[in-house]
Amino acid sequence: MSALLVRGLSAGYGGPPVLRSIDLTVADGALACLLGPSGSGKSTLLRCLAGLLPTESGTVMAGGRRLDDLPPERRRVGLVPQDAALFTHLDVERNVGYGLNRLSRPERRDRVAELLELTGLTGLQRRMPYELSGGQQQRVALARALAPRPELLLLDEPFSGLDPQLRVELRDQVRAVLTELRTTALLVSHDRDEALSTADQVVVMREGEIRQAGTPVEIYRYPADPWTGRFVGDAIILSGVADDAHVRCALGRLPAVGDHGGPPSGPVTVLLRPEQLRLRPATSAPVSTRGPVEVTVTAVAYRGRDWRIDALTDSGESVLAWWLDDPDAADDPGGTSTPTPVPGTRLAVDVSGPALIFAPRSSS
Ligand SMILES: Nc1ncnc2c1ncn2[C@@H]1O[C@H](COP(=O)(O)OP(=O)(O)OP(=O)(O)O)[C@@H](O)[C@H]1O
Repeated sequence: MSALLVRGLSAGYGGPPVLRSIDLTVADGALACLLGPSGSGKSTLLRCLAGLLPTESGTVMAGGRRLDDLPPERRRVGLVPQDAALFTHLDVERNVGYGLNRLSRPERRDRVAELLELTGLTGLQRRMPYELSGGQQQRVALARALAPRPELLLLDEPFSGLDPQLRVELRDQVRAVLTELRTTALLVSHDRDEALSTADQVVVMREGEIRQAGTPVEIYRYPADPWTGRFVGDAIILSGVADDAHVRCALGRLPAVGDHGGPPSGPVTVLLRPEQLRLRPATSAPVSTRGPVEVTVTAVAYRGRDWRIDALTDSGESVLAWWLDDPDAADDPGGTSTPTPVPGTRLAVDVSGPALIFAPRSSS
């Protein structure tokens, strides 16, 4: 059974619809991540699902029940907002137990204790919100939203105000809690790495529409169009000419995979990921009799584990690659190690794996 089924949902704020005919299916117990630029309609979609904004058309089903004609309190949808929004006059225990007034007092106490343990908050029940760190406040908000056993949990950028390390820790904790409870959840994020590493399903939104939904691997490896490809990861976009399952472009003749079935022939847009490019000094022995394609480095940026190398092909197109950091190269300038490239260096490029090609009509 699908836990969340949205069909033809349109909604807005009185003007032209902000969401246009949204179709979305999230499997029972799965975590889907809504990823999209600012203003693409992610929060608006959450508001519709929570019942805080009426839908103009379409249906929403969760756990086999139709939600769109129910008031928010009868939907069994939990919401964790960006700023936790705890009740400032209630302590942790009362915040978490807020939606449990149908339970007897002992039942409520047990349920709150269970949630506090699950979210790592045991011992903090008497603290007031102002006595908690940002991460603890978010965990209280999560516990409060989960306490009434929602059919669907909505998380609206709950980690955005936290420092990077805490963000990763809390994200992993939330993921573990959701897996343990088998709660279907929709998480809004701006962060593509967070979406790819956390979600079972990534849903890419743009201008009120869903551009693509799929597993993180599908979305990254086979984006529906060049725009989505660039949005979910670093990408090299080139022009090319496709023929016979190959494409000829500024990086040579490459095996190609087309969008939607068979590869197109003729002029195409080519998408490669930077990790498909292997760079080496241009003076190395050529790999083919015609010699390798060469590029000229335009900028380098240190990223810790590697260097980001921006370069231009001889036809003037931009490419991007990673150069693994070699500490010996820094300690031993002029030695046997390959020095890290600097702007102006000529490098030879080998490409591994297929290029993705898109017909010119594909959204850029
Ligand atoms: N209360 C409102 N009244 C009128 N228009 C609104 C309202 N809230 C949002 N909008 C508009 O709806 C569109 C989608 O906004 P929404 O907040 O859903 O985007 P988002 O993808 O969540 O953005 P962000 O990532 O910046 O939070 C935007 O054009 C925004 O200006």
